[in-house]
Amino acid sequence: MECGVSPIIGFRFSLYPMADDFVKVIKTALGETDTSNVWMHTDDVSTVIRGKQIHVFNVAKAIALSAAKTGKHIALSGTFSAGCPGDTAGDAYLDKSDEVANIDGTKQYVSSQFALYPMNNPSYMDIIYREVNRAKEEGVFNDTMQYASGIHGDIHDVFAFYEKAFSNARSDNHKHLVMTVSMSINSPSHGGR
Ligand SMILES: Cc1ncc(C[n+]2csc(CCO)c2C)c(N)n1
Repeated sequence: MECGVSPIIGFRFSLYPMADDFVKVIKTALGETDTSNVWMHTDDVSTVIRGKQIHVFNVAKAIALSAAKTGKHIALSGTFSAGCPGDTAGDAYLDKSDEVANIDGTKQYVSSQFALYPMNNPSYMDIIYREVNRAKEEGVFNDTMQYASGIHGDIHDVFAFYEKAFSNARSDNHKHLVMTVSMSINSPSHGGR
């Protein structure tokens, strides 16, 4: 398939639970989340989920929340990609309805950093500034830094921001987008939040 034709998006990520029972935390988070709306594959380094944007973000958040609910300090690092499917294995999942499968609304503080890479888009800096300004308006902006921007708050607000940023930074002319996120949850550095 040609780059940019499929509406499929993907998220490749790794969970790093700072706990002796990290295998259990990872396996439980991946196992107890309803992943029926996405194509998923786990290997020794990471997991990839692919499908409609609404489901990819829903599943990503649910896996993070599941791991977070152990109370252990969790790091999550991953890359959202769109516009270059590469293979067609996930395309069957594009027929799914827009009803999300995971609806746990448990509150959970998350501190994170993200970077947007609107591929082949000459206005990429405008797009990045627009999303960073939106983070400030929405109250999830945490910090300015080299190579990324800090986003924090309740996990539901943080993921809602990321999903919107991912939509806003793409257009019909520039479908190929990469967004990296790195999250820290239940860290002692968060000062009890
Ligand atoms: C989301 C996610 N997927 C895969 C791995 C890689 N990994 C590390 S330990 C482990 C369990 C034992 O096989 C796995 C699959 C990860 N860290 N996070």
